[in-house]
Amino acid sequence: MIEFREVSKVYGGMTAVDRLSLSVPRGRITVFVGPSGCGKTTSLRMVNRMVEPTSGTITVDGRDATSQPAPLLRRSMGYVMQAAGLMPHRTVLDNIATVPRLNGVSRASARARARELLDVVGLSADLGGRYPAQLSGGQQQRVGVARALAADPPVLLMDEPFSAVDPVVRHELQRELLRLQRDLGKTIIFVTHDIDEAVLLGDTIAVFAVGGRLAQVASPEELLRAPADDFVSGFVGRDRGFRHLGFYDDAGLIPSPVETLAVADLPAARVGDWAVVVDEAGRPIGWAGAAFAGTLVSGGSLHRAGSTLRSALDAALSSPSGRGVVVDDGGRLLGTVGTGEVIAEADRRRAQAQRERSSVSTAGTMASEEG
Ligand SMILES: Nc1ncnc2c1ncn2[C@@H]1O[C@H](COP(=O)(O)OP(=O)(O)OP(=O)(O)O)[C@@H](O)[C@H]1O
Repeated sequence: MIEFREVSKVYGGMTAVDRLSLSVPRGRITVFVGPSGCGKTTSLRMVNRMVEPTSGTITVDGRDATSQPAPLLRRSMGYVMQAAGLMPHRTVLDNIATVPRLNGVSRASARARARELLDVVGLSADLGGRYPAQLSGGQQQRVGVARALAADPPVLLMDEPFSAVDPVVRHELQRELLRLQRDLGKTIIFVTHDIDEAVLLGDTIAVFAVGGRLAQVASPEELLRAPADDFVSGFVGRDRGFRHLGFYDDAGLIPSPVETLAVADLPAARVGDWAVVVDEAGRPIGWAGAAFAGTLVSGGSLHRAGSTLRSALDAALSSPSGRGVVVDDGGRLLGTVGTGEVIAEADRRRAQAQRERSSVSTAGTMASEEG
């Protein structure tokens, strides 16, 4: 959908973006990630010509971005920035309606569409008449997203849109964006300096290095498994091996039965080693241990069956008994898993993935030899 070809931007002798060549696929989220000052924002802004490249070309849907007037190009793409960038003297509805109004849509229909969009981004209709300063940071960001979606553009450019809100709201906004994207299928370029955000949101991740150099383009899974160089492996972080477990589901992990204890029986109970204390619905609420007669020992994180090996390992490591508690979708106890079983399953899956990759590359070699 968007193609950078040998694109550079030089400011007075300083290279902000260095011969960037990159394809941004249609209908997917491509994340630009990297440390501060490495040219992510500049690269993003060259797409809608808020910044003009010094050299190279950018095509959008096959058309050279310079072939149409910059203001028109800009209006054809949604743009969301840090701290939302809302106009303070306009109401929420009028902020959202801005681009449709510029495109000639009547005030009444632009506002009607704006009202629908409030709902799409999870805001209640009565916020429409407020001014940006009367909203929380998270609400302002949602309005920013609604405004970018108002003209239904195929492309969304998002520049650190969630970096000004606290971590809890940020996580909510990230989840919301993924939910929206499942319905909308926009072509999104998302800039962040947070590798966890990149891994969560990106279908493809482009890692930028200092000097505006593109260091690697890969899927999140590949980036954590096989960073291209020392810079990338340093940037993706030391616990990348652990985070990589987030890409394996727990299909091969069988929870073992565990002794249980009803919460009412806890005071008088004699527990052999460890037992899971459950409520009337069979949901775990903690542990009873031989060394902690009559008291409820708080449990670790719970592993929901069907989620990832990362969550299973975390449940086992954070459990006072060393056994991770596995629950079903309703939060009811299914059994437990130990760290050893999770690691063994991770090893098995890694070996399997390696075999699959090597058979794909062998098939590729054979095909090219035959060809
Ligand atoms: N208008 C400008 N004039 C001069 N230099 C600029 C201009 N805009 C950006 N730069 C420089 O270009 C380099 C890349 O900036 P850019 O904003 O693209 O980086 P970034 O990766 O988005 O950083 P951050 O994560 O801090 O936003 C920086 O060294 C910056 O100082």
